Amino acid sequence: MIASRTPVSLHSLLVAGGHGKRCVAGAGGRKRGRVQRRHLTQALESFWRHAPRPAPPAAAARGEANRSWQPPPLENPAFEEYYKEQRIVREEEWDDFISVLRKPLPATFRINASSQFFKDICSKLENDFKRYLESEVSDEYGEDAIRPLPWYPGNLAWHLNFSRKQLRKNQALESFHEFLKHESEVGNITRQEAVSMVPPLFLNIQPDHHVLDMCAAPGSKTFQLLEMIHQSKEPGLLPRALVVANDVNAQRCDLLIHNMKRMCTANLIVTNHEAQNFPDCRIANDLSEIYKKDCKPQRLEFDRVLCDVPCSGDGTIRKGHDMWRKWNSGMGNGLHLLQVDISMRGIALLKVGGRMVYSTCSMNPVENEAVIAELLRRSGNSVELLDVSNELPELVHRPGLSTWKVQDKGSWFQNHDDVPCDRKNVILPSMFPSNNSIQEGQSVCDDIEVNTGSNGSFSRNFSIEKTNKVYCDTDGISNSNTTKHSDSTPNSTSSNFPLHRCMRIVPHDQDSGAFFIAVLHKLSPLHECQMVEVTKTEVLDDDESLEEQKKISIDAHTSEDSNLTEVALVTDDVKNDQAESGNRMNKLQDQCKWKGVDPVLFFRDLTVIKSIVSFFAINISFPLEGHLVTRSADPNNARRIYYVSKSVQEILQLNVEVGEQLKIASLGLKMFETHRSKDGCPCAYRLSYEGLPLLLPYISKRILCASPNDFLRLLQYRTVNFAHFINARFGEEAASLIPGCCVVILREGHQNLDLGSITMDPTTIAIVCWRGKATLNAMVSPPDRKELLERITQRFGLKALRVEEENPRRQN
Ligand SMILES: C[S@@+](CC[C@H](N)C(=O)[O-])C[C@H]1O[C@@H](n2cnc3c(N)ncnc32)[C@H](O)[C@@H]1O
Repeated sequence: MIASRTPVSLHSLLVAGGHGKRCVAGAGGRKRGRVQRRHLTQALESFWRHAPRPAPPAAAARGEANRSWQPPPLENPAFEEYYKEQRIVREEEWDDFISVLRKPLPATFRINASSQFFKDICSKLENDFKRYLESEVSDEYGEDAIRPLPWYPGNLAWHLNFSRKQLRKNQALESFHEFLKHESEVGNITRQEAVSMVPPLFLNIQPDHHVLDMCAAPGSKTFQLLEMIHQSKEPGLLPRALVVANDVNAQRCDLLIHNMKRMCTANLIVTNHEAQNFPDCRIANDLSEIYKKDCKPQRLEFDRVLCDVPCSGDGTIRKGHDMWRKWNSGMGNGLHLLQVDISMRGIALLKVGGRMVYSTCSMNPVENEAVIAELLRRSGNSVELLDVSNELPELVHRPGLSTWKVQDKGSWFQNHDDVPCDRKNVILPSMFPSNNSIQEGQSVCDDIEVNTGSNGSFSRNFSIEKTNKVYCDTDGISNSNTTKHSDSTPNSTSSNFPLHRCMRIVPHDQDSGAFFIAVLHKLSPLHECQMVEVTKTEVLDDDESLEEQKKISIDAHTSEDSNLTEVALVTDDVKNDQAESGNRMNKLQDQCKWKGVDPVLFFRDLTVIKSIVSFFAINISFPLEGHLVTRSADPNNARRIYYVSKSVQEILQLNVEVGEQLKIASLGLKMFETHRSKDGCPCAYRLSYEGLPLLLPYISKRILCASPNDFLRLLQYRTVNFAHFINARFGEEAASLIPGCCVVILREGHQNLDLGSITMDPTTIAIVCWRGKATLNAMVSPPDRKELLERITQRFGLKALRVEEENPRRQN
């Protein structure tokens, strides 16, 4: 990923804070800008401020042992009163509900099915750890101490009978804990709360979908979305799909970027906007016909939108003491309007026929059902609330509430009329089940008639439910797993919308956190007056230069030689035209209008591209031109060159045309880096390990095929003299290359093949190396090296020698 600022490294974040944690992939040695250092410091402060502490500082200062400190009690009378009054669960369930909230949350994680080592990780879990834990800790944690979550497809998500804290503290779990930490660091697994894994599953992502994750940081769901779009692809092929991950908070964007580096993807753009003001990027009318003809997007709109909004977060109360202490009902009230605005913007950006998932980790109906009801009210018959309960049949959930109350400063209100005048601007009509300011089933636009009995799907369902009177059961609580019918007609304190189709996950049903999910389907475009106005312009450049940019943009597009489509290698005839067009595009881009953000520049130096293509013999079927970007101030001297998918490329071009409305924090897969060497290499760039899996199937020069033992040797010593390889022929082949970057591969059952006959398959393991004067050097980061050593020794049944045990001559 290419970031506008050097992305956050958790390593530096931790080291800067003096906590001495280990290094993280890709962290090494880069200088950080002032802004980023500030972000890191703030992120670090915030991390430690919110992390549970061993003892209060005063006690620690007095030198008292932790033992003398008692954690604060897990109780909050206001919390209990609130949720009892809301009848969040039945009266007879209350004790179960509250006692589970006081228990630590079981740890859970997900396996990345798009990872190269997916099968190895599954086998390690099933064959090693599951058995080991069954025999070692079953007394403490039960027979099935680790097991797949039954509702997650493909057994990819796992539940542990112990919490993260127990995992850290229990000696018997140490090796398992190390495994989880390491595999998570290299991106093979993601440690994520079980309920937080649910929303992406309801998006029903397809390989060609454009997906918007509106409030994405720190990115556990973004990672899941990326896994979904990459899962079914062969090595070397990119999906048509694209994920735009957005977050308003720049520090959290940095964390998101850091976390996404674990996923090799060229199909992600990270943006930094207020989600409620996320830009439209609509192409001007006079250009739209040309765009349509070229099948290019004319507006930034999405097939799927994930709206995992900021919320009070009381569904995560099992994670620590802090939420018990700080919870109050004002937290949810204060977020309601922002949640409505963000989700309305999400609907506006959704294509007709598309799906949006709204979710929170809060139990509060003001942040949940009230938001969905308001969204349905405002969007009239353009949107329907889907019943998706049959899509994950094993997930235990309850229907949404149809009735709730609003609390303000200790007083309860059933409708907005009762709210004192001086609080009416804080406690809004939309927070109530029945918003009297707008009749339900009627749009906010007076000129739109929503006939609830007419032919639209929403209307049809709605009218059926009216006839059947499906609202809530007689004691006013929404039904649990099965929907009960009642003869009671809705009153002014219950909603007429089919809110039972929303899904509530409560902790005592399946030993999890709490979550709320609603799935919406867009049936028709919103009327203009239904759209949330993008009121604020976050941009920050003068209008004149914007106008100028637009003008150049239009010129560039209409000009005959502005062919911006990609070609793999260009002939000399078209080269000049393209260079000219590229210059214009770069001119358009060369000063980003977003303050403090580097522009995204297409890398179009054909001399460099040609030299890379010929050095590695990159096949013409792998398009480079138009897919390479950089953020270096001088694109002709770029240190790193990143690769973007066709879908990302199209959005970048659209963004340039519309005057860079998107504030892009990061994008692309690092593919080439400059390498200063005195070895006389004719190519100024070397391959990057991150981009290698994508490019490898298209390279036909500078590949060496190693035996498992030589591959292991190279990884262990990193620098190996040609004469010291076990297979002398391999050493000779390495020596016969001219100095410079090369690739060493290892494949099951295909050792020692001639160079000419190399074909790639999914079992191929490859690393980037440098052929020096007399040695071959492996260019792999420490975590990736550790990962490869483990996978190779496991796959090939080899024993990795500890360097100090073997006591070799220095290998160079
Ligand atoms: C619940 S968290 C998102 C968690 C994330 N989806 C995940 O799975 O890792 C909410 C995020 O919304 C961001 N946020 C808050 N207000 C926002 C706004 N107006 N626009 C966009 N993001 C916002 C916060 O910075 C926070 O990162």
